[in-house]
Amino acid sequence: MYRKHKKQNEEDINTCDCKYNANDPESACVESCLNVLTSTKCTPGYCPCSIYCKNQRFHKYEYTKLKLFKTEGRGWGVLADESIKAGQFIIKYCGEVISWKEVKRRSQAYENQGLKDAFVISFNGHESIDAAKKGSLARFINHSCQPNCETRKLTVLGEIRVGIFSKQDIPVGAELAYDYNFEWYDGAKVHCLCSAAGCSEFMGAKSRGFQH
Ligand SMILES: C[S@@+](CC[C@H](N)C(=O)[O-])C[C@H]1O[C@@H](n2cnc3c(N)ncnc32)[C@H](O)[C@@H]1O
Repeated sequence: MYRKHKKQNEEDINTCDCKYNANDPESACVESCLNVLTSTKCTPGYCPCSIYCKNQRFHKYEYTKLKLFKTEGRGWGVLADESIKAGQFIIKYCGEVISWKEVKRRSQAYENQGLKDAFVISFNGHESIDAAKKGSLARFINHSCQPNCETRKLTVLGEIRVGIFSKQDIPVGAELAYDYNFEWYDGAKVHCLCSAAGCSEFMGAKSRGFQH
């Protein structure tokens, strides 16, 4: 069972004080925006930059172009299908929001079903996102011990969400990867095949609840 979106109260909406400059349309809600600085997405209809706001890509599903490909030994993986700038929002990690209790129950059920891939990402002390059955392309992004991407928590319409962001400039055709450490439930059982220098051998070996 997963929960529905909470309805955001109007008084809880954080409005920035950016001003849209018609001579520089690319500057609407970028680095200096109060909401960007506090990892909060501007709420449609409440941003002073209205349709020009650059801080609403998350809930408008404006994702970076990506491509699925078959890796050797790591199942499916995801490639950049356009060049990506450092710090760019790439894609939302979508799935079912479930409690830790449910994570434990499902992990056992998935193991019994022989499902070895881990799709559960933890985003606060008591809830996680399970993308095993449904989700965006983000669910196919593999782990690397020397990643070019990272997960970031954001406040979107009053709720915590998880997005994948680039850590560096990424050229077209490069595989996207982030470090599963601290995020994945039960990942320590899987040998890492990321082939990065200094690879830690197991995925998520340091994560909460993991045991060697
Ligand atoms: C979120 S899924 C990623 C998509 C997955 N490759 C697929 O085909 O569905 C996570 C799973 O991918 C595999 N995987 C991801 N990164 C890996 C790595 N560095 N080494 C080995 N397997 C990896 C593991 O089976 C892991 O449980």
